[in-house]
Amino acid sequence: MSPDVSHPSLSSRRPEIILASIGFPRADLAQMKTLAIVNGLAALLPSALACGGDHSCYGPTNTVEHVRHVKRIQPGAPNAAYGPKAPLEWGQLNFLHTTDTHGWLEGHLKEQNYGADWGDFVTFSRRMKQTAGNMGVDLLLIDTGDLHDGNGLSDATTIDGTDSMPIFDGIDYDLLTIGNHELYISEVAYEMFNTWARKWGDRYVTSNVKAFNQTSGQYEYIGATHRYFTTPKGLRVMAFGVLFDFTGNSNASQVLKAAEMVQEEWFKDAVETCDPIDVFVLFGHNPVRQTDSSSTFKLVFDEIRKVHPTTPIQILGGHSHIRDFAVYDDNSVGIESGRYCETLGWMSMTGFDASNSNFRGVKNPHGVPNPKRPARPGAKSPFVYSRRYLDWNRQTFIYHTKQTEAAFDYGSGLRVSAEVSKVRDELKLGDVYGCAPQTWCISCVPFNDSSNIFPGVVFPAVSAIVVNKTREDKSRLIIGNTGAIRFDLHQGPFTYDDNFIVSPFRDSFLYIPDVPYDLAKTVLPKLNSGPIAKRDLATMPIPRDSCTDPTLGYLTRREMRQSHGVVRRQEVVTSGYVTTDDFGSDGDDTVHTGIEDYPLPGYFQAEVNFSEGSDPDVVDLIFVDFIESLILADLGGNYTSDMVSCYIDCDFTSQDFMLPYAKLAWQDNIDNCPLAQA
Ligand SMILES: Nc1ccn([C@@H]2O[C@H](COP(=O)(O)O)[C@@H](O)[C@H]2O)c(=O)n1
Repeated sequence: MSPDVSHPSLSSRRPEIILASIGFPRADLAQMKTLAIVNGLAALLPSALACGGDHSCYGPTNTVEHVRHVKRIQPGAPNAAYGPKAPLEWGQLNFLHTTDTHGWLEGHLKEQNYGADWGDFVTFSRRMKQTAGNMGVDLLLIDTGDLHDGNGLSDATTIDGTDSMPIFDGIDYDLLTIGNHELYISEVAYEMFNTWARKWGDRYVTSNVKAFNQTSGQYEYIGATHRYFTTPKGLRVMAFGVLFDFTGNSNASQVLKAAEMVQEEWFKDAVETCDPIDVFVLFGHNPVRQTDSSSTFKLVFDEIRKVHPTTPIQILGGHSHIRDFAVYDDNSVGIESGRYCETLGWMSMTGFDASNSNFRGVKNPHGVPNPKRPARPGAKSPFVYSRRYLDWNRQTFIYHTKQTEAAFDYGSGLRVSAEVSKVRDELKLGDVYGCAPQTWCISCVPFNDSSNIFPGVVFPAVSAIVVNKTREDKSRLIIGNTGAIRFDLHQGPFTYDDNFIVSPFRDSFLYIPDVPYDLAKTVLPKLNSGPIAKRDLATMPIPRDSCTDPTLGYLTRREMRQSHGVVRRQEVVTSGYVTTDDFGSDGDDTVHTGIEDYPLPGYFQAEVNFSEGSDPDVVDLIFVDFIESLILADLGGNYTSDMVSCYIDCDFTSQDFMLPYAKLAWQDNIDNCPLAQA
């Protein structure tokens, strides 16, 4: 049954919400109390709202008059307003790098500056390979994992990636490796093992990740342990693909810690091989910044250096979703290339000659600026480098291939763009369920600001939709990890795709009934004062001292980003990443104005059915299964997993609350829904 969105009380609340949008990003409504929003909306709910995880009761067929289809922007769409500042510096060995794409192969339909789709990238990468060939130099295409979780294209199918992986496969990568998001769900891990690893052969390098082979009954490497190959211009490359020490995987896989991996015989043999190596490529779903304590690159780097003191080691990383470039030593640098098809990383190097390599190409391609910086001032090394972070739009791609809009496309790219459109249509990702009256961001405003997505959207949404009808009158606390909310919600049509863009995970809502409130209210502060609650980061030490640092618990990777000067893109096309890295502040290919990036707590809590001025005696304590063990630990020994059950039904997950909320709260202007002003 559809929610009764014509409820008069709900309509009367609209002006507040609209006001907030006018004042974005810092409306006076910042003081609007979360509790008030939550209680207000909850009170308005018709009991019919508890759909119990049944998508059909929210389906567009119930509200045909409210559903229209958003056409894709690409190809041939209005493009980014600002373009690259200068041509790329091509060297003898060049890299194009993607990471943490998380299914965003359609590009960002609501942000022109990141509006290219995977088909545009297919054309771009092919043209760049041709350019490399024409110049007589090498170009390697590399991806460092996390292909799912964050977009409808990858997550709207029963098994993540069923429809997006064949599209992703349109790029002829030279090297690929695995991310943690390929390992949470067993079916996904098996797909990588049984389908994609076989297809990609020795180009898929998973040096420390194994999967359970259901036929042999053994854990076996998913891809190759390493890859030794020769580039078209003769460079002999040894490549390792190393995932950080991830512990949140299902039992379909095993992740060897880097410290164990370097003790493996195959690794020692590969490093100590008598075969000549001109350059190591150390790549992985692993941050390049050495001060990021989740990174294990330095450990592997040190092992290589014991045997090869000066051989270049080119590092390509990911996972922390930032633009970054780090110098490891005089002959080694590393790049990290952002996230979500916002960034394409570029790195180049020159310095190979007959004395130190088998390079048979052109030393300094004519007509283009060449890389000119040593790894660090005074470096004792023949190698010089460049790096650039390209914005993911057609203007960028057209500029760097010296094309025109009319001449740019290849048939191969257009076919992939058409496939993106076809899959979007089949999955109904463009179906509209509401009209978001403003933009709510994750971190461009403080956590308690009304334009922040948590108080602005997530708290009211879970309060309104995560409802067990048989217990709807009970007071309840709904606790979640902020890391589960993946992207800002942009003003404009709220599509089925946006459901996954905001909240992609299939984490079931669980609960413990009737927990004394005096105990239940201690859980959130405990969570937020402990190590950042991330299943995969359970072992990640936070690089701060909790005795001296009162912000501990509010420290996220975001703060680590800021600690080396990166400000994240959040909103309009002209603003965006402003990156400072080991080479300085000139890495962004398109110049942006920066955007604020406020810290987030690790966890959030919505309070529902609380009476004004008095605390309840007991509450239903509701949380997602992803954090069950942490909740039980914080409740103490009297609470065990047999007291936990599914709150609505076990199929009702984090993927299921945003869409019905959009239908409940955002029906105004649905047929004439304005996008955010660029
Ligand atoms: N089932 C899941 C899986 C992951 N998360 C959240 O995602 C974070 C990991 O994402 P990265 O892009 O940083 O690798 C993890 O720490 C959780 O916050 C989740 O909520 N549910």
